[in-house]
Amino acid sequence: MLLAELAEVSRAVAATPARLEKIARLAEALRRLAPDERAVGASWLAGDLPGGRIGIGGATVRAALDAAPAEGGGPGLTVAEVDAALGRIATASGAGSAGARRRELDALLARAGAPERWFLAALLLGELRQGALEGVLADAVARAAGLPAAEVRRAAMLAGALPPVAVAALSEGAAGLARFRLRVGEPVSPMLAQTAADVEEALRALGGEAALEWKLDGARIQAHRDGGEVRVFSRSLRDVTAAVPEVVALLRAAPEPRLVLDGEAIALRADGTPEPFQVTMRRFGRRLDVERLAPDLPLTAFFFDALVAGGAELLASPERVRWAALERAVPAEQRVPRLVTRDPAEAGAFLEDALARGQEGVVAKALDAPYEAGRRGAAWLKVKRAHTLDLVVLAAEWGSGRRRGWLSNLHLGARDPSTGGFVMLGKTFKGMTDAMLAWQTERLKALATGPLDAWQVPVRPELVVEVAFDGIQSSPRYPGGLALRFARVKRYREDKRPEDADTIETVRGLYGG
Ligand SMILES: Nc1ncnc2c1ncn2[C@@H]1O[C@H](COP(=O)(O)OP(=O)(O)OP(=O)(O)O)[C@@H](O)[C@H]1O
Repeated sequence: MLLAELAEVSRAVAATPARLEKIARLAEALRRLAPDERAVGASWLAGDLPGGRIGIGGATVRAALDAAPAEGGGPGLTVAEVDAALGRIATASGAGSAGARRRELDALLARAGAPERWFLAALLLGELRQGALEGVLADAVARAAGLPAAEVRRAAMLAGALPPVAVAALSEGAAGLARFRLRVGEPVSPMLAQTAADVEEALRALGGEAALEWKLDGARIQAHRDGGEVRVFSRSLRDVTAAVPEVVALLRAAPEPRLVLDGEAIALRADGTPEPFQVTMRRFGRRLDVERLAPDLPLTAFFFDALVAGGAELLASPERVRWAALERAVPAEQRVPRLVTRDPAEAGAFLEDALARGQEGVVAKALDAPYEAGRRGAAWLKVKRAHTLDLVVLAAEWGSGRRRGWLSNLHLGARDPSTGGFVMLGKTFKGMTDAMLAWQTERLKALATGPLDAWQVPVRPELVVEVAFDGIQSSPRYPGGLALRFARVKRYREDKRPEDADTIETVRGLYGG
């Protein structure tokens, strides 16, 4: 296939907002790729370079574009030829390799017409990549291969990428896809969570009704049972079977012979409240320690998902179906406490109760979503106790896109009584309403101590803002060595002066405590 054709498809897909048209265009392109071009073609259509970075920076790409002769062209570049050239660029090494890369790129651009140049540059600069494209492309692979889209998505999740799945689906059809199976005994990357500011926001984002579960601050476990064989894996897919004999015993005692369950193992105190994370983690240290500690520091397993149960692989099934399978697989005391609700007040009470019992917060889950292995998907939203601090605005950055013309990203500082100054702890552009943006832009412009046409405007430290955040982490980027995690504005405290703002000592106390 010619690169020009692929470039045209990519351009057309970016230009149309219509999902079905995108799918049709992409499917057609996938069908037209030669067998040996399928893997690389699918990658490029997704905006990715197979193998990742190829050792050419943005500045070099731009310089090469500027230097390229006005009209390239000639015999059309094929996808396979370009793939080979990019391969040579990626593997150039040793003395003079930068020059060799640049010459290779120049030669490519000299042969490329305008649309091909645009495509190559966008590909090399990472500008073709966009999240939404992945889903569209999976549907296009399904269309091109004549297979169910859900099967293609499931296979891509297990493969960790779409291109190998595209190759298998297009070359071998259903049999090719069937190779991407969850195998009991082999771990898959766990699904992760995004953050929501509070339960109300989480319910709204998940479409009203959702499952809320305790967020236990323990260790993630993925437990596999195949008959008498049990293996347990950590979040990073390490085999931790030897560290968790209790979990192994539970799985062996379960009525079903084939299971893959996802959950959390945690050390509990006699009163049922959790030990701190660090204490639980002692059980995952060296083997001798585990044997010594196990009797006095038992682990309790709380499962929250079933990836294989009831004789079926459930990754593509909705969360409510997986939970129902989990209910059949293990007794209630081995499942994480859970509430399905659409009522924010009920959800709030569930969060408060979890916090009161010493849990970290809750995870809200979309009932209809599949298990997105290895993804920090939007179907799981964690909500933790929000701390707040009253901080002083030290500077602000101009917004872009919808926020163009507004001072948006605030630099936040805590008071430092020892110097009379302020210590920056982070930035945030989150949590602001349009009214707040308009108001703060006017106020900050009046307080500016530097030019307003710079992207970042320093201001007199006078405005006090109440900021919510999830935690404090050490950070070499900020002068106090500390930074706020997931900071967002709650409201301006016009009733407070900068002298009333929270101090860096308070922040250090929160960090230590
Ligand atoms: N009910 C639950 N459902 C899902 N994950 C849970 C649950 N309870 C505890 N967890 C833990 O919370 C984690 C989900 O949060 P996330 O994916 O953001 O992990 P993280 O990056 O380690 O974040 P954090 O530091 O907030 O735990 C899971 O990896 C799991 O270990």
